[in-house]
Amino acid sequence: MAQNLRAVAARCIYAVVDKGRSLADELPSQLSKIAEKDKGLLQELCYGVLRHLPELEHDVRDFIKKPLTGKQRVGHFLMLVGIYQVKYTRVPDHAAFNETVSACKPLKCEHLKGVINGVLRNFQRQQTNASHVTNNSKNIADAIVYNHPSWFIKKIQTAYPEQWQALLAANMQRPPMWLRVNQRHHSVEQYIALLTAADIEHQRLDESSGAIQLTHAVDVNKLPGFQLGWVSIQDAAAQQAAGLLNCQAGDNVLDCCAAPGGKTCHILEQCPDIKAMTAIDIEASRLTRVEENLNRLNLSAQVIAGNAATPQQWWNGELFDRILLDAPCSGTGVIRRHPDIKWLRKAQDIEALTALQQEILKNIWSLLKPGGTLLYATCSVLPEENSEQVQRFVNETPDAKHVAISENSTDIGWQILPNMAAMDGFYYAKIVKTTA
Ligand SMILES: C[S@@+](CC[C@H](N)C(=O)[O-])C[C@H]1O[C@@H](n2cnc3c(N)ncnc32)[C@H](O)[C@@H]1O
Repeated sequence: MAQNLRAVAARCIYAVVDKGRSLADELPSQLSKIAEKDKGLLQELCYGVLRHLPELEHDVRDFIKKPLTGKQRVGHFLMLVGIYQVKYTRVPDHAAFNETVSACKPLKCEHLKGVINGVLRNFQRQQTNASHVTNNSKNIADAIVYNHPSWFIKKIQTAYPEQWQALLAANMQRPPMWLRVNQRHHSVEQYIALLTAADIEHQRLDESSGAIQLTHAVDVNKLPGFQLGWVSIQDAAAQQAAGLLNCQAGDNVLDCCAAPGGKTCHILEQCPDIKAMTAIDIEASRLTRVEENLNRLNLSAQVIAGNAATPQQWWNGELFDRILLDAPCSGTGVIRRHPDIKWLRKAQDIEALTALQQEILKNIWSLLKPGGTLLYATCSVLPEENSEQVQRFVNETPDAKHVAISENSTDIGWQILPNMAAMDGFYYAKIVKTTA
């Protein structure tokens, strides 16, 4: 029997915020329990509440005497689901209230029905206005207004004194769906003709790229030739990697943090004549996705479960001409796509991540041929994971030379900010190994 979707949404949000689980792990199994017609609304409620969490928490606070704690926390998230519907969806208020309150039964919190109903109705009567926000300390007020954790707002203010508000606003947007045309099958122009014939509205990133933005997201099975490997889903920022790595015929290539294989496959699509591709990831379970993507696209690579920081455990001793290091990172460039990152990531994680990136860079460097190129990439907007990381590595490594990505740039690497040309936030830097 189909489940109450508000109850499922409250459970998913509880799992993310209180239990530290990612929405990508929680939501797919829940979607299968929901009637087809309700799936869109379930996703909207989960993503929407996580995008607006501090603001919704603030809305509730004024109308509840005692915060719901312990076993009642799932009821707290149900209230947020209720308020989100009133503020941001077209669900009529009476339906939002009835359905939200009736979700108490499957959540086994029927004793909270009165409280939840009261909070929703009070909220509807006196929608919170901005003046309440100013009653809070500056940090809390900023968190409520910008819907991000205070530690992250401070970091972004320091790193981008001119652009911090625009960056936070970009993180609140819904990301577009981007396609990557497999140019082994069709030119971009040919695939665009197929999209037009299928009535799928789209626009191209620019003439030099295979990235196509869809005006509205569609089910992948509606895309011409998706199962045949003619096209993949990949943000346009992630699609920059293959071009920047610029593999040549005969190259031995390593992708050392490869899962789920988006960039591995793009490199193979673009450079059919490379000698070999080795795709490593520390999480064996995620390598299944690499294999699936390779199979769908009819490509091949040597796929190995291994730690990029300890290559002696898996490396066969043959040097690489090109290395892609798409490093484990804070993911702060893809918050618009994964709003749960705002609540899963903690300030103290950044130091551990930069230490891990440093260790991988240092240990993987010896696998690169003199004259070879390492492309360092993250989906982060934090300078400590990006330009500062690369600068430090180049300073400490005598045979490492940073090469600017565009000719006239003096920047260390290329920082793409979220929503720049509708792309995700990303960072790339090219480091070349000098010959003696
Ligand atoms: C940003 S994702 C890579 C995305 C991938 N390059 C793509 O385009 O589809 C980072 C990956 O690094 C992997 N990872 C984290 N620590 C690692 C390590 N020490 N060695 C190898 N892989 C690692 C994670 O499991 C994750 O799959």
